[in-house]
Amino acid sequence: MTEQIVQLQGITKEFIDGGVSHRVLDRLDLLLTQGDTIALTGASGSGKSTLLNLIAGFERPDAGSLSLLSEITTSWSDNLWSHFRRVSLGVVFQQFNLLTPLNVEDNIAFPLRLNGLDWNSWCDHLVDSLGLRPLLKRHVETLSGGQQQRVAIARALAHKPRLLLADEPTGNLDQLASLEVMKLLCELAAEQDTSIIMVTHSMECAQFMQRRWHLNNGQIHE
Ligand SMILES: Nc1ncnc2c1ncn2[C@@H]1O[C@H](COP(=O)(O)OP(=O)(O)OP(=O)(O)O)[C@@H](O)[C@H]1O
Repeated sequence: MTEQIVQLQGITKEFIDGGVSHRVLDRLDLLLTQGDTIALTGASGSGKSTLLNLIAGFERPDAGSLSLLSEITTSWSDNLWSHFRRVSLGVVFQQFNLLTPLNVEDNIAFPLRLNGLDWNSWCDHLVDSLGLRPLLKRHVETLSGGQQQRVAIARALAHKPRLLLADEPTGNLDQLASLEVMKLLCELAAEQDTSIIMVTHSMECAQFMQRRWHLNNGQIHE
């Protein structure tokens, strides 16, 4: 049976700005099942990052219910949210957000250590597929943007998460590096049936995903 990875029902999120309430997500419904890959588009300020932050548990909805891996999260404690993020979630950011005191190998091993896991054949496969083998002992701040984003992808997938959230993962890369990063990201995620929600402003990058969600006026249009 295909598993439900993310389900939002009637999700509303408002922020107070200058004493005025501003509704960013408006009774939003959506369903993401195992292996689904989504390009999330929408104008600046339409709520894309807010949606990712809700799914990662960094924001709480004002109304509605959010289920992750078929469990309703409404009563999850901070510990359960941390467990979900550590075990089931991988994240890739525009700014790479690598651990700069560490080398490439230690960055990739970081989520494994958090989960009490050792380096394994999947990590070797990630490293080889992403062309990182010659760079393993290099400090990440000495790498190019494209190389750093490939490390970020390996780190995000090392613990075989069920869901990958990517916020403009190619926003800092030139066109050639963007396309290469997108291709590798999709291929490697597909190998573990990892679902992806990727925020992008690039139609070229959106083409790599199976589905499109466009966020407008607090609603998703597919
Ligand atoms: N913590 C917050 N407090 C107040 N307002 C917020 C907060 N977070 C987001 N907002 C507001 O919510 C709206 C949506 O912001 P969000 O960052 O989700 O948009 P976005 O679609 O990701 O934009 P961009 O493409 O520019 O990154 C914006 O008007 C923003 O100012």
